[in-house]
Amino acid sequence: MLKALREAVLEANLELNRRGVVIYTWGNVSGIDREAGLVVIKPSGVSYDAMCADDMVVVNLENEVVWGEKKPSSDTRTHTALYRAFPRIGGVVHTHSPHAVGWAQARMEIPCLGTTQADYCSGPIPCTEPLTPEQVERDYEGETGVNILRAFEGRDPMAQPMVLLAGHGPFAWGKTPDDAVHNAVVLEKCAEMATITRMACGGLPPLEDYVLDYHYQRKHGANAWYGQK
Ligand SMILES: O=C(CO)[C@@H](O)[C@@H](O)COP(=O)(O)O
Repeated sequence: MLKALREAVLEANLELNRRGVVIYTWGNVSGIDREAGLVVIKPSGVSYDAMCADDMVVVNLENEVVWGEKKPSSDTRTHTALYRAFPRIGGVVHTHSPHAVGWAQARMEIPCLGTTQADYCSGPIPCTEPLTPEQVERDYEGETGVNILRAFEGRDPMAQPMVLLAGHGPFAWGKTPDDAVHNAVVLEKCAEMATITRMACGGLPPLEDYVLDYHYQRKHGANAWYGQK
């Protein structure tokens, strides 16, 4: 079932490892077949170097396993919450990349300090509110998705395709699993650059709005021209 998507999701998971944003069994990538309403996700607790396409797990948007021998990622319910809420995304990634985790543990959004972030985000990289004891008691994985969606009320998820889970780590998404991995790697780089900026000047001087807008629009706007467009 969904062999091509399972192979694409496997490759995207292996790319996380190749890019150094996960180690051991940390992190996970999924992809969705919108027509079938099915999500392919990494199996839980399986080392990347032991993973194959037949290990991928297929779930529906109600988190029921419909294909696969293994248990799906422990973050499955967060992935499916994002697919249900953000209809234009085709891939979701979660990592424990160190600089992004550092900002998530600080419970701080990453302001847009430079053009590198502006090329990918139309503003800051948001951080969610911490989970409450009631939320953890009620449904940890489900409520994690609730807090991400709360952080995106009034925001365009395609214009800021990444978020920090307070006290935990980053999630990123995109049009495909590969696109989501790209955004997760960029998020880690932006977190690293913001950390260096803060060390260099002791502050977080925001990029000028007009420069931010120029950079974001030239890649993502209605008249985008960046690259070979
Ligand atoms: O942080 C978490 C769990 O929330 C994950 O990144 C990590 O433990 C990987 O879990 P899975 O192997 O995908 O179940």
